[in-house]
Amino acid sequence: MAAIELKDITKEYRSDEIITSALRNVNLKIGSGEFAAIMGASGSGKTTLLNIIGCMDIPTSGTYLLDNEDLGGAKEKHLSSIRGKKISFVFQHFALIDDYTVFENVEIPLMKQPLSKAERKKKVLSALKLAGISNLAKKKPSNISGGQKQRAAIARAIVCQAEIILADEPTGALDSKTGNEIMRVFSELNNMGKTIILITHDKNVASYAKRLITIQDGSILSDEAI
Ligand SMILES: Nc1ncnc2c1ncn2[C@@H]1O[C@H](COP(=O)(O)OP(=O)(O)OP(=O)(O)O)[C@@H](O)[C@H]1O
Repeated sequence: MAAIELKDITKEYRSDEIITSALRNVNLKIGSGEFAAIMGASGSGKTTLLNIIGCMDIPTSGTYLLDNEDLGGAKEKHLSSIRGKKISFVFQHFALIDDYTVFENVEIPLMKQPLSKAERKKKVLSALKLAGISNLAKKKPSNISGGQKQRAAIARAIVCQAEIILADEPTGALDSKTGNEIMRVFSELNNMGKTIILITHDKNVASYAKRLITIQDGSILSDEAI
């Protein structure tokens, strides 16, 4: 089943008199449990595509079906609940709150849910374990390494049991050894059944995926199993 289906999606940004076509007639299906990398030159439309898939942005035209639900015209409240439940994000610069401990950062997505403190704790500890940072729960982000920060961001992304994880340049701020460690975490999550879609400029990073989608000038240039 295609968890994600984009039909003839276009995205235009308008500012003053200038219209930028960020995506042009994109057709794409990504099934449940896939691991896809998106590559393409700067400005080719990768982030726009990921943001539309992640319900962070809406297309100018075309149809987006998520688990067969047409999201055209969906209200922000509904899109926001999808972001909490079905889809979560990992960002290049981690987006952790410095004043919170790692535990508290990972707990954030659970605060919207009707869970007891004990239930939240159980879920956070399980996510930290999966991300390989059980020992860092009490640390603040300023006292851990970049790779550990990204593991904390991954723990935060999986704590709600979202099935789809989207990552925009998740290794972009890391050295290559640490980047490889992070990619192994994504591979493990994919082996557990998570759908992973990530943007990268790095062919080595993309090689962890099982499908490579290349974008050029807002269109899909190639889409192949790797
Ligand atoms: N909010 C915006 N307003 C106007 N134009 C935008 C906006 N966001 C993106 N664009 C334009 O849309 C096009 C696609 O941008 P996008 O960020 O999706 O590309 P990208 O492939 O992710 O680039 P990079 O690799 O540099 O992050 C670019 O021409 C960009 O300048």
